[in-house]
Amino acid sequence: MFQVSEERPFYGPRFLKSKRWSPPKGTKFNYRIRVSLEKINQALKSVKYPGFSRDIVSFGIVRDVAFEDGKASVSIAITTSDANIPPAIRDSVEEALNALPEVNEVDVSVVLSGGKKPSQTAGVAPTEGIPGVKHVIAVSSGKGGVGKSTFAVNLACAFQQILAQEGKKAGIMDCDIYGPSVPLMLGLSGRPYVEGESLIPMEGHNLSVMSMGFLVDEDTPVVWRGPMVMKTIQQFSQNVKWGDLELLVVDLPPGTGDAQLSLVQTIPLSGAVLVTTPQPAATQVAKRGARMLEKTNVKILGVAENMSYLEAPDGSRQNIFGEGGGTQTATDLNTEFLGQIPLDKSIREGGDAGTPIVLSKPESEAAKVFVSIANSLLAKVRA
Ligand SMILES: Nc1ncnc2c1ncn2[C@@H]1O[C@H](COP(=O)(O)OP(=O)(O)OP(=O)(O)O)[C@@H](O)[C@H]1O
Repeated sequence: MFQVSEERPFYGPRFLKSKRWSPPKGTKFNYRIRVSLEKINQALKSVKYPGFSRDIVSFGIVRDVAFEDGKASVSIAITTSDANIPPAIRDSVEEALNALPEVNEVDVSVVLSGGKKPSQTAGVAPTEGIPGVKHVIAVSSGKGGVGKSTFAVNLACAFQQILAQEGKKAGIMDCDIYGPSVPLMLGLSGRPYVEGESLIPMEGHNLSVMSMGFLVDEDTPVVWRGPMVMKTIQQFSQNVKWGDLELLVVDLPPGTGDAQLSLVQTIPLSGAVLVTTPQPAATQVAKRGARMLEKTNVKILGVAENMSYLEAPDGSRQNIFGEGGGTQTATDLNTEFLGQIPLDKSIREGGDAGTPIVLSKPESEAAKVFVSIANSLLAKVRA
């Protein structure tokens, strides 16, 4: 949240005029300080986060601003593994503030969220993650309705199966606040326990689960939800007692906007998986989403193609949504093609019944693909 430092009482021009009081010699009028702070705030709003059209104030990285004796001090806290970003922001802020006539001196401090100065950690990924959580994999799609949540839930179940053999645990964080379907797909309802200031995740099929679906009523207007995205992600990563998790799957909302930006600002991701269907409309949007993630230095771990084909009883395959979009996307993004998930009635039924196909039909082709994708991803994040 944007904060201004106001250590002195506020005496505005009207107050000064209305009182028969003259300030002691040398007193600095604080209304000037306030006006200047507002100008500084405006100037900061003109500074864009490198690579984005969004400004650093609405991005939530400006922590403190002070103005005294012509000196503007700004403190910025960011999470990035790109060593070029802190100096780029510092330079832009200095330039914007030096352009203000009342500012004689500018002091900008940029701190990585881990508390380290950027110069000490140049090129090193941020270390302050979610307490107890080792690897975080985001599932992203770009286009809605491609089966991203179905993929995320089945992937999380596949991870849980694999990790249970090592005595470890997986979880899923549902940030798809526009259509939080993860609780339904895992057969969960109700509200999570609150312990002090923390939320205790729900348990479904041995997964630790937190979803906006547990917290908002279904009839919460969609227009209220947009501004909630960033706050939700911050709270889900900072205020949820996840316990010891080897791996957390994050189901992002469709699109390439606030949630992704907020996520990369809040927690270091091990990487992201892109889900697409084979048709060009989905692959185009998926690629746009990937480029945005890459700009923030999130590693694209691979591309998975959902609804790839429908198998007829005679074993022949029909490419209902076209062909080749997943492999093409992976090639274009120079990343691995992870696999094809068929169009299968049991996937939809498993989701609706609260038991994902990985658990309800482990022998099915789809379940095997999910387990194989989970194994490759686990190997990648552990490498
Ligand atoms: N491979 C599949 N075979 C059959 N049905 C599927 C498959 N993948 C997803 N579905 C079904 O398609 C519908 C949409 O899936 P899902 O909700 O996972 O999509 P989404 O991309 O997360 O959607 P949104 O972006 O709108 O949240 C669901 O009813 C789901 O059960």
